[in-house]
Amino acid sequence: MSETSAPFVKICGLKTPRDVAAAVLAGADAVGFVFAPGSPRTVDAAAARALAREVPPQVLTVGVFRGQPVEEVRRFAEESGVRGVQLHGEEGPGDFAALRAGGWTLLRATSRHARRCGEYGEDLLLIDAPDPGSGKPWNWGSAEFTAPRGRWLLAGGLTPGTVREALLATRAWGVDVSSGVESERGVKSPELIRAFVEAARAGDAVQ
Ligand SMILES: O=C(O)c1ccccc1NCC(=O)[C@H](O)[C@H](O)COP(=O)(O)O
Repeated sequence: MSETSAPFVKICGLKTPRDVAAAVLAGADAVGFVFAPGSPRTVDAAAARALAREVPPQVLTVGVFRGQPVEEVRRFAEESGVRGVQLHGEEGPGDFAALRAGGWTLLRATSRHARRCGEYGEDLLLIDAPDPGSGKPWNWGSAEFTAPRGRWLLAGGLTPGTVREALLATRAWGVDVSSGVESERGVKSPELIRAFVEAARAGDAVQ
């Protein structure tokens, strides 16, 4: 994982070798493969395994889950060989503790208020829109939003045009995007991926 002061950037919902090449070339810190069923981005473990082989070791590969039993999460993560697990459900600290033994970097995604990263035993906290992967932004700019402490990623409707402003406004440690780097729903655009990473890093550190 990046230890630089530049914002951490995760590109989510990759499905093809072309998507992976674009994210790696753009300088992403992490890439996500969606294992949650019912998404236009869902891949199976074998497909993710083939894609993950194309990812250099400095880039974190993450399996994305929503409301799936811990045993299923473990099986997908083991079969695909991803190094990170991102949970979008109602999992509690016990679930994170159960997955800890697998050695994965654990990401907790929530749209609720969170005080700090690590409360549930996660390594990274993701503050997202209530409908993850929908591309709908939420009100991160409002006075009611209090940023958590520690390593947290902002997600939800970010685009190359909004990511820098969002980073400056929230002081997030990093960002995560899916819809905002697609030419149509479920289809990644190498140009938008490059533009997003460039915009996030323009001027580098925000903290
Ligand atoms: O991408 C999906 O369809 C998805 C389905 C179920 C759980 C999570 C999902 N995606 C997670 C992400 O892509 C990101 O973590 C984040 O929500 C950004 O989404 P977007 O608003 O599309 O940029």
